[in-house]
Amino acid sequence: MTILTQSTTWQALAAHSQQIPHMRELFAGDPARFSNMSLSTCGLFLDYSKNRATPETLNLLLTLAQEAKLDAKIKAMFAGDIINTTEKRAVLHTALRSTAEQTIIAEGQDIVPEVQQTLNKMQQFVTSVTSGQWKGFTGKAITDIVSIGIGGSFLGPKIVSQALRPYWITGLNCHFVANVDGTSISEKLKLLDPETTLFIMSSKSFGTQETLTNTLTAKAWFLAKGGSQSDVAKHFVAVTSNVAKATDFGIDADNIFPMWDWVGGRYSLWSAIGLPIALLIGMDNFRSLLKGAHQMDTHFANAPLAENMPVIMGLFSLWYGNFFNAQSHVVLTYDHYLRGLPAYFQQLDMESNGKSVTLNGTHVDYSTGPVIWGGEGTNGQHAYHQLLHQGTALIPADFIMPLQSHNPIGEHHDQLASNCFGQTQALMQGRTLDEALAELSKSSLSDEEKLLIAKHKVMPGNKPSNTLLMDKLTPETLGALIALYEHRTFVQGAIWDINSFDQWGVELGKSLGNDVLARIGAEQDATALDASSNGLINLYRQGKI
Ligand SMILES: O=P(O)(O)OC[C@H]1O[C@](O)(CO)[C@@H](O)[C@@H]1O
Repeated sequence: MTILTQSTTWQALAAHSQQIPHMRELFAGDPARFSNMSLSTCGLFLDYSKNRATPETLNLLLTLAQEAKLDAKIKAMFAGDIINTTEKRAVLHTALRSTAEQTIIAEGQDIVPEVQQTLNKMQQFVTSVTSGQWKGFTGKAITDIVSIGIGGSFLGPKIVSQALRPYWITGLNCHFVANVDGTSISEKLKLLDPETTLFIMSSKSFGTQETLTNTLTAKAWFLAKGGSQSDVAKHFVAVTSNVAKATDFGIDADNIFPMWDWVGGRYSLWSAIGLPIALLIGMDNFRSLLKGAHQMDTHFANAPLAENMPVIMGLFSLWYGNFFNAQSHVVLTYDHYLRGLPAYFQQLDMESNGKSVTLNGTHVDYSTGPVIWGGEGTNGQHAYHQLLHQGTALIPADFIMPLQSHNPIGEHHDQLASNCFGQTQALMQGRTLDEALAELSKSSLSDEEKLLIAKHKVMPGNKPSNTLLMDKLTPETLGALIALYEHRTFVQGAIWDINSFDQWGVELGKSLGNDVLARIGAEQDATALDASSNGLINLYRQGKI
């Protein structure tokens, strides 16, 4: 057994998990439950009262956090300690949204001036492109941006741009290419004019196959459509920590925006990786996004654990995963602009906490990161919510909704809100057999049939959910919301004693993919692998089955 599962607090939580009354009873017994179990900070309001929890639950979970030295671990992250131990790196995405007055040391150097310089470089670039001062090779202004990157160098910019659609003030269009599937870039290029298109190649390592291949394809297209080698500088910029590789590739040194080892890919939208966002919403709005995230950082670093929003959310997620065998967690956004957030949180959490050894290499004997999934309300209500309500798996849910819509038409938003709140209510209270029978009392069915149908209508309820509200979706509230989930992920990783900041699993996939590519191209023996891999490669080489 690990130290964590041996601890008396862990054992107490396990025993306590069996003794919690149904949430219906908890609400009936405490009229102040909503005010006692809600929290407001950084423009966000969290209602966590619809959780399987009593005051004792929270006390025990907070004790677990204290025993895991969560406080000290939070301080270590903000201080730039090497907490990504397997890659020997500090974890300082929080420095990207710090104020210019702060001093943050990484590897002996204050990194704030460099962060500010990069923001200023972004500002100049955004002004130059959006004002039309930046010209393409035929003297025309840029109209379209194509962001090429994958993973953390893609999803953040894409989802945040989508979420902040009401703030697109610059008149530019932006397209995202991530997948190495040639269809993806081909379909984009069909829409574009090389004279007015600017490519942003985003790759921290500048070594990611998909991004390199897509950029080469874009460059070949540009050259084939009339651009010359010397025009490339007017149409290609890069964001990377590998300046040497980018210049070797042909990107003009002036057009390279820096990245740093102390920023993980999935935490990088706040850096120059966020350039596509800034080009769409303008630099003032981009700075507001950073400001919202900084406010959440300040809250996370300073609020007592019991009043700390990321801590509360992280503890409840752990509660269900470790003590109720919940294998997944659903994120339901009741706002069309936020429809991409579940995918973003999926990448954030699953790449961070999909680990099975502790920092010292011991195999864990408890579940770590759950499967994160979700979608947009109300669409999911007519599909997978059925399983949330009556399936056999326990799936804790986060409901996220702005109180005010950017598109307040008629009764739409009232209906959206009533669906959101109605779902959390239904999950919590369920429907008893007596209630189902009462609903059927006036039907013409026989008593036997009524009983049978009623059994199918029973919903156990007691299904946990958090509800997160904000006044309106703005760059600032979105920044706070994303930072909230970053820190929630951190909280769980800290208690599980895992490294939330490496990703060796995906690295293996990358290197084996390269190896297979060499075998497909017959540069290496294609019969040396396992029978299945050999067979698949051979079929691929034949081009038919
Ligand atoms: O920015 P890069 O170096 O191209 O990497 C892209 C992505 O690949 C990963 O390393 C894993 O696939 C992510 O963590 C990262 O965001």
